[in-house]
Amino acid sequence: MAIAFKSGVCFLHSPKPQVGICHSSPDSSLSFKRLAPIAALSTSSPTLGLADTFKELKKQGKVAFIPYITAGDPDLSTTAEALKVLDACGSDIIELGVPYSDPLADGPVIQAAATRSLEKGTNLDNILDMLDKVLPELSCPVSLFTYYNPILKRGLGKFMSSIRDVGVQGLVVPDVPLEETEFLRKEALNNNIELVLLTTPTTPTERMKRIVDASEGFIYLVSSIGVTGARASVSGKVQSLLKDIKEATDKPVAVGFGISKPEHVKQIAGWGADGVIVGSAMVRLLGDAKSPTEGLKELESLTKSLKSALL
Ligand SMILES: O=P(O)(O)OC[C@@H](O)[C@@H](O)c1c[nH]c2ccccc12
Repeated sequence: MAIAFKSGVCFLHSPKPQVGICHSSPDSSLSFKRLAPIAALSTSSPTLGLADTFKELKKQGKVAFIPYITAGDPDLSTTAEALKVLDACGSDIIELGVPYSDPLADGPVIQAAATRSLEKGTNLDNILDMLDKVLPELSCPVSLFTYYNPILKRGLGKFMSSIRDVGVQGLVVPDVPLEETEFLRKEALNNNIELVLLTTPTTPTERMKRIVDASEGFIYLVSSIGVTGARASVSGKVQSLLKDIKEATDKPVAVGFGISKPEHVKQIAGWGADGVIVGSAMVRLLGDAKSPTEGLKELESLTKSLKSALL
């Protein structure tokens, strides 16, 4: 494992830090950061893609930690810092949400974050401007998360090329019907974007198999019916849903919805998930904090506690 030093910050050329402290705040540089794996440096993007990230982790017998945050809440400069904190604290993939006025699949926490962000003037253009600056500093891939309407408004091809140009690797669109993913999937493949599809506890088996076949990067297994939001416990149904999906594919499966505690993370990893996605619990910290610095510190400690449940 080569060690390179740059401006006093220790970089580890390894897919994941062996042991690291992820102190960070807007007014100080990261005390620990990892660079992308050497293998990834040969690709057009400085980081591995989604599927390759899962492959690396599988080789190490590890489960991916995947946080979600809403871009622009409380503001875009804090989002930029949050991405660095999440990366430095060992996130394996980051889901970044584009705020939308009618987030039908979201619970109150993410809905409120989207409203605050839109009121601050956040839009796809200033999100991409921010990502253009920040993504080269990250060692984990970022997957954009948006509802279908903003994509249609911009045009599928233009949308895909503009997110690819800034280094986004993946895309999750929760409200695109499977029947319409064909066009989206084609444009995504043309732009080397991995389009992640979602399956739910109520998805019929045949439909689940079609979703699984069409999904790139990983499969998003929604753990429970209803909207996003931290739950007291994880549904035991996830275990059998994971088993069914894994009988249908060897693609990685990440579980999201309701996960907010280390015991949730451990349980899902123990059931054989390849990744765990945590959103509302993260978004709440940034939205409720008295200041961006406080929010980032809270984000750091929650990320470390959830990530350590996977080690
Ligand atoms: O917030 P939760 O319960 O931790 O769920 C993950 C989630 O936030 C993220 O993946 C997500 C945000 N908005 C969504 C809409 C649909 C499906 C998933 C999502």
